[in-house]
Amino acid sequence: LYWEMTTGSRIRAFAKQHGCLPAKERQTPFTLGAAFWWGQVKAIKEHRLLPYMAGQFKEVDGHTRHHYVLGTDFFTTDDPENIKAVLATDFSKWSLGQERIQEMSSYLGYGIFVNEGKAWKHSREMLRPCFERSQVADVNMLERHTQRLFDLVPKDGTTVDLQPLLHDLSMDVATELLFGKSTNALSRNEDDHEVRDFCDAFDYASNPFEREAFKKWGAITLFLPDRLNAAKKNHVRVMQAFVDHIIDAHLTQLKSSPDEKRYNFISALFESTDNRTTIRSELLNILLAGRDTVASLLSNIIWELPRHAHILSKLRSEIEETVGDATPTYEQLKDMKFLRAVVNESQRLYPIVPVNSREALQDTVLPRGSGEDEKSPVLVPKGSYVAWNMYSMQRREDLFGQDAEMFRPERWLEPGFRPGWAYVPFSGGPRVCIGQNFALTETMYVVVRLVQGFEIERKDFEEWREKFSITCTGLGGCKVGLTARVS
Ligand code: HEM
Repeated sequence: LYWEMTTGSRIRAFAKQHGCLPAKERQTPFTLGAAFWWGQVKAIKEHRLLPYMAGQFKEVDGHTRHHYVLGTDFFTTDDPENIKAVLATDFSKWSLGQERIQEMSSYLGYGIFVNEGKAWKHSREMLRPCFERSQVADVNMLERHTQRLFDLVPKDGTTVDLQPLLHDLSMDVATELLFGKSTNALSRNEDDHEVRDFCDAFDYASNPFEREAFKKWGAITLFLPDRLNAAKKNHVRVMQAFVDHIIDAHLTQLKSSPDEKRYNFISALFESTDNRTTIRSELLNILLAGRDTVASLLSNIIWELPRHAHILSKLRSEIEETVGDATPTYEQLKDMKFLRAVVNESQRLYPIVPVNSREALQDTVLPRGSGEDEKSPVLVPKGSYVAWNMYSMQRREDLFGQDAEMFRPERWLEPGFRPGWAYVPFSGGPRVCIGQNFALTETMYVVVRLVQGFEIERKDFEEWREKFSITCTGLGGCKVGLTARVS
């Protein structure tokens, strides 16, 4: 009765006012959505969460589905109109969500990925100059790190898994861009365990599904409060110590060269605060973005290329025509349409952030998804969650054609092909990825240099399966054989 008087009548009136009908659902009564929850956990263990979630839309023959999970209304959608509403047109009505904020702040502290409102705007303003054209277009820096990677790979066609090397590469590049000093993980200094320890600690803290406890005891471990997880605390300490060293090194360097001109995020942070915890948290937040994203994208692209000889050969021709054997400039990278199509197609099929979510700050609606034809709005009561699924949306046949499951970069060059909000690998709206241009430049640069320098041979015959950490990459790594080309 209390719920009815305080909430029920309010929600019904709101739904009526906006013409909302019930969204599609299929739930076993009296289970509080336990089947949905357990189904997801099982699929995570088997590395097939993404196809499992896509299957959930097919189950109700729709693109927006209502779930009631452990007492909370939860909506999933792969409808571009709904994604646009949450990310852009109705931006102010949505929060990152208390769950995300609590979970991520437990190991990152408060920074751009966790902050909202004024604090978020401030973080974004400080970061923006790092991604100005003059910084992003510095291909000399990319060349240096790419050559270090090439120094480490066998060049006689024997199998190499490029995935871990690509992770080191993107860490080295991101730290140089953001902090002015690279971690140089690719220099393979055996005495320097710091970067490796940091990455291991980061993976542990950010991914409960890869922890021993989860593998041994299962989903119950996900409910344990953080204060009982001493291992997590230790890993967070390792992460913090790593960033503290970066800050100290920066301060020391500043003393020796106070006139350093290049914009540096750490300097900008010191100008706005002298609170060491705030600075450390901001750095940890940005490392989250810079570390694995580009590596995962590169790994997916290079894994796919040798599976399609004609695509590799087209790409090679474009590179030869545009740059020959020389190092590409920023402008030349932008001009290579087929290269961009290859990158887009990889992100379409294997999005690095395949699912994302927000919490409603007030009673609101998703513009589409209720009623039999799904054309009416969906009521989303305050405090409910909406999760949108890029993996599923970007494989929809009605949006991308009957060959939507195929890797076919040519689709991006067809006249009139403009997916709009149906393709949002870098998100959209005010919180769109701030590193997008940089990420694409780095990715395209490394692909060009690899194709110029090597014949690439396929070395594994497995299907692509997901491996989740905070981003998503291929479970099987990126096993290829590289043979040096004679120019
Ligand atoms: C292929 C590479 C990348 C992909 C696919 C990607 C994707 C995304 C996505 C989907 C978001 C939105 C997250 C959300 O709203 O919940 C995001 C945000 C962000 N990305 Fe990226 N990202 C990539 C690379 C990078 C890089 C290299 C950097 C920086 C070095 C970066 C910095 C950021 C930051 C700071 C945000 C937060 C923006 C905000 O909330 O205002 N990203 N990225």
